[in-house]
Amino acid sequence: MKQAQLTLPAPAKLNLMLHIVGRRADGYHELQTLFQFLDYGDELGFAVREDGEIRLHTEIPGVPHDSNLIVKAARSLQQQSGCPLGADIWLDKRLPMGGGIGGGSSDAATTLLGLNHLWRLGWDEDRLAELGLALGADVPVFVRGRAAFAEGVGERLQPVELSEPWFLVVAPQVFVSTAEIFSAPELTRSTPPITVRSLLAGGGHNDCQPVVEKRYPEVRNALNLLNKFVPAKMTGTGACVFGSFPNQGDADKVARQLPVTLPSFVAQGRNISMLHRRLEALAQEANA
Ligand SMILES: C[C@](O)(CO)[C@H](O)COP(=O)(O)OP(=O)(O)OC[C@H]1O[C@@H](n2ccc(N)nc2=O)[C@H](O)[C@@H]1O
Ligand SMILES: Nc1ncnc2c1ncn2[C@@H]1O[C@H](COP(=O)(O)OP(=O)(O)OP(=O)(O)O)[C@@H](O)[C@H]1O
Repeated sequence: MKQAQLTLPAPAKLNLMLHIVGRRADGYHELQTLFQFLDYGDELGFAVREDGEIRLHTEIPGVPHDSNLIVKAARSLQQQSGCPLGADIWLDKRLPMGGGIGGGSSDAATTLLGLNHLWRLGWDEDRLAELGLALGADVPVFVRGRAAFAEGVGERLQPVELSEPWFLVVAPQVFVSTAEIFSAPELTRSTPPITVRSLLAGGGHNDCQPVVEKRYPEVRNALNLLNKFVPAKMTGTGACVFGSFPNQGDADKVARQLPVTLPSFVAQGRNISMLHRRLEALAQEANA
C-alpha cells in the first residue's frame, strides 16, 4: 500500500430484507431488497501505471488473479474507455468472503470509481453503474453509494433515508454459495411485491434465510445465539447474520458475550457509503 497514490474504502452492505417476487426467463431472480452500507470494509490502494498493465499485488487464497473482481473491473473500464493507462492495486481484505455483505462487489465498485478518478475519465455514475452490473448484481448500489430499495435483479434503485443504527454482524465460518441458494427447489419465489412505503413503515424478511438455515447448521446456530439478545436476520444469501442496536455500546456488549470462535464486528449503518464520503472530501480538497 505504501506506493499507492490513492487509498479508498470498499464498505460492506447489509440486505435489511430480501423478498423474491419472481424469476426471469434467464433464471435470474426478481428481488425486492433494502440495502444499507456499513462503516466497515476492505481498503484498496491504487497507483497509475504508464505501461497499461493491470496488476493486483495482493492475493486472495482461492481466487486467481484474473478472476478477481478488482482485476475484472479495472480491465473492463480500461477496455470500454480506451484508456492507455494501467494500474497497480493493493487490497487490505477485511470482509469475510461469501458472507452476503458484498465484499467482492464493493471491491469492484471501488476499483471503478478509483480508476475513473485516477485515469481522469470523467465517466458519470450511470455509465459506471451499467458497466458494474455486468460484473455482479450488487455492484451498481456500491457505485451509487446511497442506501436504496432495489428491484429487478438489484439494478433498479430508489434511494431511501433510513435510520442509522449500529449493527453487530456475526460471520459463521462457512461459505454459502449464492448460486446454490438461488437454485434451491425449496426457495420461495412468489412473495407478493410490496411498496417501498409499506416496507419503510416496518417489516420485511429474507426469503433465502429458511433455505440457508436448513442447509447450514452454522448459520442456524448463529441466528439462535444472536436471537437471545436481539431479533436477528441473515443478509443476502448468507452466511452473515446481524442484529441492530441504538448505540455502539449496546452492540459491543453483546459482541463480548459471543464465543471467541465466532468472528463478529460492530459497525454503524450509513445511508451514504464511506467511499462516497471519502470521494466527496477529496473533491473538496481539490477545490480548496
Ligand atoms: C443476493 C444478493 O447479494 C442481494 O444483494 C445479490 O442479488 C447477489 O449478487 P451477486 O453475489 O453479485 O450475484 P451474481 O454474481 O450476480 O450471481 C451469482 C448467481 O446467483 C444467481 N442469482 C443472482 C442474483 C439474482 N437476482 N438471481 C439469481 O438467480 C445466479 O445463478 C447467478 O449466477
Ligand atoms: N475481490 C474479491 N473479494 C472477494 N471475493 C471475490 C473477489 N473477487 C472475486 N471474488 C469471488 O467472489 C466470491 C463471492 O465473494 P463475496 O465475498 O463478494 O460474496 P458475498 O459476500 O456472498 O457477496 P454478495 O453479498 O454479493 O452475495 C468469492 O468466493 C470469490 O471467489
